[in-house]
Amino acid sequence: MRQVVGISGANGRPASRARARSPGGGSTTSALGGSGVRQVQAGPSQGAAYGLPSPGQANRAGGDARAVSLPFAAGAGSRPWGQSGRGSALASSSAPAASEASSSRRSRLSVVVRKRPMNRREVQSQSPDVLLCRDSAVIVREPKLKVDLTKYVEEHNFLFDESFDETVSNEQLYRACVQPIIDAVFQRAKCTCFAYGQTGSGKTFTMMGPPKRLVEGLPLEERTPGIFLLASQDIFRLISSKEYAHLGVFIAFYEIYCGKLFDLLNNRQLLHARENAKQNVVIVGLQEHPVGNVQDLMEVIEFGLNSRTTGVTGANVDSSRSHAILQISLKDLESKEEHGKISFIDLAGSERGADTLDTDRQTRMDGAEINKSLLALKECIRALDQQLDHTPFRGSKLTQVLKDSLIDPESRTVMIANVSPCSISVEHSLNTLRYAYRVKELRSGSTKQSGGPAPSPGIGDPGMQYDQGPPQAYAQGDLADDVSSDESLLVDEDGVRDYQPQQSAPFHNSFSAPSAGPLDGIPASSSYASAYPGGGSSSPAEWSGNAAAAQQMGRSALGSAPAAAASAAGGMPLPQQHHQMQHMQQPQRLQHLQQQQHDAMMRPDNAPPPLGDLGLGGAEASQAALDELARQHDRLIGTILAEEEELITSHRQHIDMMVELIKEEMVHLNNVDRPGSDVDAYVTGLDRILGLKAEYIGEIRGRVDMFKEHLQQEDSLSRKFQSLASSSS
Ligand SMILES: Nc1ncnc2c1ncn2[C@@H]1O[C@H](COP(=O)(O)OP(=O)(O)OP(=O)(O)O)[C@@H](O)[C@H]1O
Repeated sequence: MRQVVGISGANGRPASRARARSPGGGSTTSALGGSGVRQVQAGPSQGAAYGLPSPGQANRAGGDARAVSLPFAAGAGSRPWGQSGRGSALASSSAPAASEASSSRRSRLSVVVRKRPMNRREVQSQSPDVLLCRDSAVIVREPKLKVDLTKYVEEHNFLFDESFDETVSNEQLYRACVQPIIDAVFQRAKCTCFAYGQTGSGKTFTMMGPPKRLVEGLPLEERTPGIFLLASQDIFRLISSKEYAHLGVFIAFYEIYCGKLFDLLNNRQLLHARENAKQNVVIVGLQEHPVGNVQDLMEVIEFGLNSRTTGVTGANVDSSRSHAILQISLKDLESKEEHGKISFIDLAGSERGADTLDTDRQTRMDGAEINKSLLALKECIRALDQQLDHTPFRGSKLTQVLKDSLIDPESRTVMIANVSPCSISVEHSLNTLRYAYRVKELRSGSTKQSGGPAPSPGIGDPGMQYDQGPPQAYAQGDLADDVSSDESLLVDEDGVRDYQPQQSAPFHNSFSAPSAGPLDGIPASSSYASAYPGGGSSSPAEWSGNAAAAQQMGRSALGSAPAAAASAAGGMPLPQQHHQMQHMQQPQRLQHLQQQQHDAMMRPDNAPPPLGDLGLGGAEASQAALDELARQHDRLIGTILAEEEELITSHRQHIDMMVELIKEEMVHLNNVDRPGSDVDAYVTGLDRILGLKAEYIGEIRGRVDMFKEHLQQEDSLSRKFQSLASSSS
């Protein structure tokens, strides 16, 4: 079994010394428990350390001073967690941001974006920085080429709860969006903080700070702390107070790779998640270690990270193919009862969905599993936030183990989407942003308007204005609700408004794949651009003539990211939905279809829609066929993963039972050798034992045959998909 990677970011990427020395954090006010209004001042520009100007500073009114709105925390006068007056709070910097923040407050979920600085390699390659973070807005300027090789820029605009540019330190990020959830943990909440993004986008830096080799030898105060350290400092600061003297800190660290759990603090022991009678998920065998101070805690984390790295070296896989979960629990020292808990999750690299096209089965299975888990995570967040009756926790190991944290009525979740700034990574960055946006948009209290409220002049560049084009964008997850509204289907599928730089020509509205991201997103060409006027519709000719683009748009689990769409296939459109589709532009029809497929994902019993019934032809038909194959593949991978686990368990049981039978045989043999032995008893006994052996072997043989058959099916399905994908491109 191949093992996984690490948060440790042992990726050998160059990092500037100047950055490493940057203390990363200007003056920050407040400690946990503070209240009222805070402002976080930007620290020394890390971007400058990379020899780059700081766009954040250049564009932001007031130079390097920046008001950071705290996604969860209440503004003055309101209570961040709805429970007590304790809690951190920052003021929103603008009215729309305030309204967005207030929608965040209603929600238990906060989604923020963090952009890392350009690295030396990117600077040397002279590839431009294409990403701009401004308060809650993220603007991506994607360089594109027309068929006639004319260059143009396609702009994608997203609104999140907050975005942090390359000038923002770990400490500022922490104070703004993670500290409040640490605070909540002390108020008995179970919280989760996800770091998500492409390999090399800064997840490890955010969680752990710069790589060890860069900070070794530096005095402590000059090291840039990561979120783990900052959180543990706050945890131990609070726990030393009288109020929490009865609590202790316990830490567990494990990872999920290909649907299996490994204990990073116990020699990579294989763990099993089981539901107990109360339907709580228990990770059987997971070791929790008591820690007494910050240093102990960091040492235990370091140990776990090394264990991950060892796994990597030994098995030659990289960290971005696993999810790593660091769990810090507060427990009553006497009763051992859990008081609160925070789980930090370093999610698998967002680009890994594309692994599902790999020729190696194990890699395909990793990719499919990652897709599945990220899709399930999104669905669970959606179901919980919208208080739906059913939350599909069993959709993946990731959601299964996070069940108790996500389901907790006081739970709070922060998702940090890490993105690389460089044009080289633009497609991956867009996928990350789309996934994060989808998570954000799914939550209750989100407006169905594109990308939330239109930004105030304070948010946009003075030289830019938001495009008034489409009257409304629709939130993908709300399609079913909105299906009767034609208007809602006319907008950019990012669910965000595009805005037009006044000076920039030609202007291209973007038409992006539907529910993108690693699951639903598109790895190679993430958005489908067309220079259509009016901002609302694309050119059908241009669209339908480009089978490759169409394929990219919808390629799913097998094919890559858009697993959501593809893997979700199943479920015919309702009659009125079908009717609605006739009036849509081609890409919208396809996206509409994909959305339906996506929505049907959690209804695996649904039969796939017969392609003919959908009235599809040409590119659409082959896309739908690809989607259907991908959906089948996803299911098959799920079956294979479950069967593999069952087979291994059965094999162990088989050996145990055989050992018991052999012992019995020995007893019979010993008895029959004695003078005056009962030969009838011997024969009867032997007959029974042989019968049982045959039965046990038959049972395990059946499992092995079935498993082999499914592996073969997976192989041929994958080949079929690849040949169909290449013939339609
Ligand atoms: N905000 C930042 N400021 C300065 N350097 C950064 C920042 N974010 C990332 N880096 C640097 O960029 C490089 C890549 O970051 P990092 O290793 O954290 O990425 P990652 O997403 O964790 O990658 P992987 O998934 O491969 O572990 C590292 O050298 C890191 O120190």
